[in-house]
Amino acid sequence: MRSSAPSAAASKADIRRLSNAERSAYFARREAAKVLRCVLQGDARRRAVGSVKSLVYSPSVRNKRATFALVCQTLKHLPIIKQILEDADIVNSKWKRKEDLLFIVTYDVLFGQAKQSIGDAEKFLIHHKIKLQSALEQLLSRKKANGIDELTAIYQTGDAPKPRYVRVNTLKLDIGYAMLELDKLTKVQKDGLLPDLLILPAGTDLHDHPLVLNGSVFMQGKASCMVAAALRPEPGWAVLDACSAPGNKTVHLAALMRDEGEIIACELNEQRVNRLEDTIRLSGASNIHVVHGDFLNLTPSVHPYNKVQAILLDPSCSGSGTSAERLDHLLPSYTAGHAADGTEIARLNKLAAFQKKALTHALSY
Ligand SMILES: C[S@@+](CC[C@H](N)C(=O)[O-])C[C@H]1O[C@@H](n2cnc3c(N)ncnc32)[C@H](O)[C@@H]1O
Repeated sequence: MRSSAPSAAASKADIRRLSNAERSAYFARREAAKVLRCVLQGDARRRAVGSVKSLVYSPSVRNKRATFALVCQTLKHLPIIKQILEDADIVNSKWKRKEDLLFIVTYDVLFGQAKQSIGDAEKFLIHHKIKLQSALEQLLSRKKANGIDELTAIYQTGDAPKPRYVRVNTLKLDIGYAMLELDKLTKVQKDGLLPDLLILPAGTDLHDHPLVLNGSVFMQGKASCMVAAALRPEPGWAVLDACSAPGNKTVHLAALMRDEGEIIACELNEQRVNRLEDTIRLSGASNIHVVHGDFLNLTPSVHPYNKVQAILLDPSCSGSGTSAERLDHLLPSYTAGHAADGTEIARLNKLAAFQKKALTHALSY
């Protein structure tokens, strides 16, 4: 039997009565629900709009830290949350349409901090808290789990967390100085292979750090940094970055070239051209010329392409190698059978065909 619960959206007056912390938690839950909807829809269609991180760190999300934590924790507990909601039998068709908010608030009511009864989802779930807790108790006993961590582990297929890599933008900052600054926050080590790469403990959150915000350091993984380093461009070279947005490797090239010579950064997707231009501005590089177009249509014999000495080709890929960084292991589709899915195979074949074309074109220079 489903029982009804009081249901009213929070009025402005209700929200004004909240303390600052409560208000910020209320809005973080709504921002997290929007991100979760995007992530789950993309995952269901196998067409991600962006990773959890890129969605949370978009300019429209105000309370990034709380939103990120809520999305990650909700995804981590999602199979459990779904099971509890089903067992408690409280979700009617109205709430099915707002499932994302329901998932976030259920996480916060059961395992987090949601105590206030402002907001329709909060009111609804706090009203049913006893039923939810009882469904959780029964689930723990059914799965023979000694607590929520054990239950999560039973449901999870996670990867071990990777350290946080940070590339020092040597156009703006000296490596030693970057180490001193970051050392104030946490333990910092130099990477053994790449001199401009620093290693910080897994989970270090640097998104709001001044060095990141002013482009002195870039949060860039080691594999990504290896590419420009392997090319070893010299100052003064003409280099073509064939598929360049969001531009992390482009600006790494610029740093290795000490902002001398020329980098042509080609990008097909208009929105991503904007991101590329933002990255370039942030890096302070002045030797990058952006071309909005299809790399496959650039003619090697025509100026300025006829003077290109090296090409960095990083075409669109499956993203499977960065799944842990993108937090894909938290998504429902991240299962062992994932690769066998028909849509996935078609997507991979299409990507492979493009990569072959792009490589053949690059080799024609
Ligand atoms: C893997 S991403 C590049 C990441 C980038 N190198 C970096 O490190 O920040 C591939 C990019 O290639 C772009 N792209 C795909 N097809 C393209 C084409 N035919 N010509 C130019 N760019 C293309 C995509 O829009 C995407 O932005």
